[in-house]
Amino acid sequence: MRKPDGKIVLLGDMNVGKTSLLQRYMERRFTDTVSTVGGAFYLKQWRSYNISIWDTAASPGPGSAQLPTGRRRLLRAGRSHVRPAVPPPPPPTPGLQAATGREQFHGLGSMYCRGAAAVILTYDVNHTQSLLELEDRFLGLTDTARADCLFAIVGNKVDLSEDGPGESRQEGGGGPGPAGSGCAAPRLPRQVQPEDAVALYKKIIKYKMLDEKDVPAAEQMCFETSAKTGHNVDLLFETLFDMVVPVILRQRAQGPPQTVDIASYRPPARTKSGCCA
Ligand SMILES: Nc1nc2c(ncn2[C@@H]2O[C@H](COP(=O)(O)OP(=O)(O)OP(=O)(O)O)[C@@H](O)[C@H]2O)c(=O)[nH]1
Ligand SMILES: [Mg+2]
Repeated sequence: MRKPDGKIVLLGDMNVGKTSLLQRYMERRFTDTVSTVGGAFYLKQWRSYNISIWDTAASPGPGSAQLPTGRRRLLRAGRSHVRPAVPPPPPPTPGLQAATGREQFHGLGSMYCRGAAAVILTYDVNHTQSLLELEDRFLGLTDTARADCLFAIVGNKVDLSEDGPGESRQEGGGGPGPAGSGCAAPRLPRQVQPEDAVALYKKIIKYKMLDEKDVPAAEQMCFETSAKTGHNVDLLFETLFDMVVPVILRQRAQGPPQTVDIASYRPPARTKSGCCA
């Protein structure tokens, strides 16, 4: 299998719809999901480039969205609903194995972000805490991403908001599963406004010590989506793919990363005198 040319990682609190967004885009459907365990990725060919898109698990934070009982039960049973496109990432280091579940997630989260060209920070527009968690718990995980990593802030589940867009046939409807069951969920007063996402984007630029004029404008990088209806899902992923291509080209121009690939590392042969050959 060809090595991916670039990596995009989805991060965000439990239940915000990371898996559903990815499934909507890659499989063109919305079905019931169970909470992700570990992580898995899809490979997307975009023009002549292979882009891996990583779905990650979020351990429940102090203010995490309440999980429906069924999802919690499945989580305890340790099932993962996303079939990994390729084997899962390397196991955590022994140090991480000894860590608590939450610490382990943080280790894994930053491992998934290593070398990422873009990170999709996902929240639920009907749940303020999920936006706050992005800054408090998830932003730090992106320290291992590329220095020129792009950030998209994505407010999902707009179909549940009172002021959200309606379902349109053009966007694919719900397909099989809960969205196609015909009974619309009651609409909720939205808790997060688009300006809140823009404010977070600006904070991220500061946190990364970047200059606003060197990065895409907030309005370009903040999206409101519905994995259920498909609203803005293609726009989100395809805008990012187009933006990631120049990052891939820059990466190629810089040459291979200056890190040791432990799997293929061979110690240098020694001469009789004990010096390296
Ligand atoms: N109405 C509505 N429900 C959604 C949407 N996206 C996801 N859901 C539902 O929200 C729940 C959580 O979705 P997931 O995609 O599993 O969320 P996740 O962020 O991957 O959750 P974890 O894997 O636990 O971190 C599921 O019941 C989905 O059917 C959406 O856009 N609209
Ligand atoms: Mg998931």
